[in-house]
Amino acid sequence: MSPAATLMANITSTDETKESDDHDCVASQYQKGVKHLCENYGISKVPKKYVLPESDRPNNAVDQTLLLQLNVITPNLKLPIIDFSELQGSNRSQALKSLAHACQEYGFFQVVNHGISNHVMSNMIDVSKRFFELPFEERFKYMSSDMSAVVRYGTSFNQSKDSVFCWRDFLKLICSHPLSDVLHHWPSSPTDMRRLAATYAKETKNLFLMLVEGILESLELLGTTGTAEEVDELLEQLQDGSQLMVVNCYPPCPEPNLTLGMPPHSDYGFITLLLQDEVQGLQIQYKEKWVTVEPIPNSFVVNVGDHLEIFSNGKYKSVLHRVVVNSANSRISVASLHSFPFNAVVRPSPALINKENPRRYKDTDFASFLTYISSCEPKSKNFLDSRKLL
Ligand SMILES: O=C(O)CCC(=O)C(=O)O
Ligand SMILES: [Fe+2]
Repeated sequence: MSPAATLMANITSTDETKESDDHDCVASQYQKGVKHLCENYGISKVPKKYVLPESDRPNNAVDQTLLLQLNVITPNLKLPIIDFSELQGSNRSQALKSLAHACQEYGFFQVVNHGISNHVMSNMIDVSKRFFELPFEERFKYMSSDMSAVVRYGTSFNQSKDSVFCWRDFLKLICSHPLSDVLHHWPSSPTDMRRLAATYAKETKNLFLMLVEGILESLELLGTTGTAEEVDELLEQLQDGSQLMVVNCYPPCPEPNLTLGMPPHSDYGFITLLLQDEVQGLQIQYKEKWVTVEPIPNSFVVNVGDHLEIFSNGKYKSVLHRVVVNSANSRISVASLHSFPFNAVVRPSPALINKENPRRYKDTDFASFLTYISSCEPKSKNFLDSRKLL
């Protein structure tokens, strides 16, 4: 049977014939991504490769309506909103309190009035959409299994390890310091991609640095005697730190209740700045329930990453989040993950360790994270759990 025929048999037939799922030819089709699958096979059912065990599936729409009526689940979640202009202005002390509360209670917040123009944000979404609309051969040029490649196109979460695939294709761009060192590796098509993505990367880096000052102050590390040197060193490290932009594309899915765009995970960096289009899909774990984050136009969703959890000695937690897909719309998001330089040691701040709050995490670095994710199927917060002392 040709790969196309095998795939169609697999999608449309009974469970027994679905066992042929592992057929090499079919498996290689899945490796090419969800967009490729949809564009070439007119998918009307989710192939078995993407079907999650029942316990891992998102609640189906019928359940949701019923549970909402019964008041058992919260509808969409309005994340705490941080008005960046207040953080930089006369209302800073109040804004810092809100920031501390958001990081402690939710691990997530949305930033408005951040100073990055709507134009820069909409250009980034627009050029990302155009990248994923390119012919497959053009996108395929950047497909690589090398986790440290400057540019990497791929699919699912960790496509060489995932037993069940996610309904997601991505483009990862490493943003080094200075950007000119890597820019020529970034996709040359669409022709304005490098220019628009570089502008976006620089502006998010600046915003990240200003947010970090706020976060350090909210941890009461700024302006405290004895910590000035530590804070200066930290800010310097972050200034030269790592930045990874992940452009996610979630094509419409014929059976969205069977699969996920991204499985539950936490982000490994210090913080992530997430830009999403108007299509909702991000869910965070809040009070042991999955709740959908309502997108606010022109805002960023910001979340605490594993490195900030370690640095804050557990005061701020990196929170599990996942992405649900839908049958009507394609969705684009751009996650900008910021952290320390790749070779830096990440450890709890000495100022946040004391008798009542002993050191909770071992030292770590990016290299051990990369080794970890290359060696096992990433699940939830496994990596961070492996760094815990208590
Ligand atoms: O697409 C989203 O909303 C979230 C993406 C995400 O969690 C990530 O890229 O780490
Ligand atoms: Fe994430």
